[in-house]
Amino acid sequence: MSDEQLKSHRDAIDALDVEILQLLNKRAGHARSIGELKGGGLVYRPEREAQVLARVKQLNNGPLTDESIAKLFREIMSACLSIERPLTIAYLGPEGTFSQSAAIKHFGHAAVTLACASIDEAFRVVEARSADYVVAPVENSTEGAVGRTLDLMVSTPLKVCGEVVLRIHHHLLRREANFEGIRRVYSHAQSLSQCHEWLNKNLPVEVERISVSSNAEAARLASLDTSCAAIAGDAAAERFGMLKLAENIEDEPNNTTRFLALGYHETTASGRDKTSLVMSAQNKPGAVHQLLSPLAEHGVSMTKFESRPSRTGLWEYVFFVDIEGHAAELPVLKTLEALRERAAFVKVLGAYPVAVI
Ligand SMILES: C=C(O[C@@H]1C=C(C(=O)O)C=C[C@H]1O)C(=O)O
Repeated sequence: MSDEQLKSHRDAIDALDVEILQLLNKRAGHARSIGELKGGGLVYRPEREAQVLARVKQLNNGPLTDESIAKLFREIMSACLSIERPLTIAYLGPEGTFSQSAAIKHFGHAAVTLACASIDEAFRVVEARSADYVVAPVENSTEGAVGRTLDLMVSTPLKVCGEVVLRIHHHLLRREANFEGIRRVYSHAQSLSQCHEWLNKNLPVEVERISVSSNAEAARLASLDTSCAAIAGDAAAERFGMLKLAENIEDEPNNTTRFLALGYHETTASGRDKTSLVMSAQNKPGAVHQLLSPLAEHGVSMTKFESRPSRTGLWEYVFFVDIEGHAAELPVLKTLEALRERAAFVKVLGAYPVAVI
C-alpha cells in the first residue's frame, strides 16, 4: 500500500469519526430527553435494550460481526443511560470475579459495579436500595445449579429482569513462570470441580486444593505467596498481575455460566422472553407430573427444570422452572393460572428478555 493510499483511508476514517461523534451525541441527547420524560422514575428498560441489540444485529451487513456490533451498541446504551442516571450493580466480589464480568457484559462499562462479600450480601444491598441491581450466577454447564442463588430467589422481593450467558475460561495463575514448588492451589469450589481432570493430570497429588470464596480471592491469595497457584479467569489475572502457567484448563470446552440480573421492577415483554418460576408440589404420587401438565396443555416449552430441598421439611422439594414466553402474555398467562390452582406454592421469579449477547 502506498503512503498516498494509506493517507486517503485515514482521511476518510477521520471524516467518519466526526460524523460518528455527532451521531453518538445526538443519540445521547434523545436518551437524556427520555430520562427527563421518565421524571426520575425507572430509567433502565431491559426489554427496550434487548430490542435495540436484536435490531442492530439483524440490520448488520458487515464487515463487522454481529457480535462486535452488539458489543459496541451495548456500550453506547450503557453510556446513554448513564446520562439519565448511572446504575449501581452489586455482585459477588472481590474485583475480577466472573460475576463482575457478567455485570459489565450486561450493563456495560458505564455502570458502577459494587463488590460484595457474598451472594447474600449482593441481594441484601439491592433489597435495601443501596444498589440498583444484583447480578448472580444461577447455573453452570459443567457443575449445575448455584444453590445459594436459587435459595435466595425463593424469598427475595426482587424480580429477575435479565439473563447473562458468559463463557468461562479458567487459567492456572502464579506469580512465577514455572510449575516448580507449587504446594497449594486456590479457587472457588465450582472452579476446582470444573478443572478437576486437568488438575489430576497436570499437578502432583500432594498439591493441596483449597476452596475459597471466589476466584478473584484465590488470585489475590496466590499473588501473596509463591508456593501457591490459583485457578481464575482473565479479569482476576489482570487485576492481581498474575502470570498464566496454563490457559483454558476447564475440563469441558463449552464451559458456560448463566447469571441473572434482579432488581425491584418488573419487565414488560420484549418479544423474545423467558419466565422463571419456583413452585412446590403436594407430597403425593404423580404430583410433579400433574404440576407440569399445564405446560404441555398450553404448548409452553420448558428450558430448565431443577429441584432443590425446600428447607421447610425433610425430603420436600421446590422446583425451579424456566419457560419460554412472557408471564403477561398468552399462553404463559394461562399456564400460570393453571399452575396456581394445582401447586402448593408458586412464585413468578420474573419475566425477562432472553440474553442477546
Ligand atoms: C433511552 C432509554 O433509556 C435507556 C437507554 C436505552 C438506549 O440507550 O437505547 C434503552 C433503554 C433504557 O435502558 C429508553 O428507555 O429508551
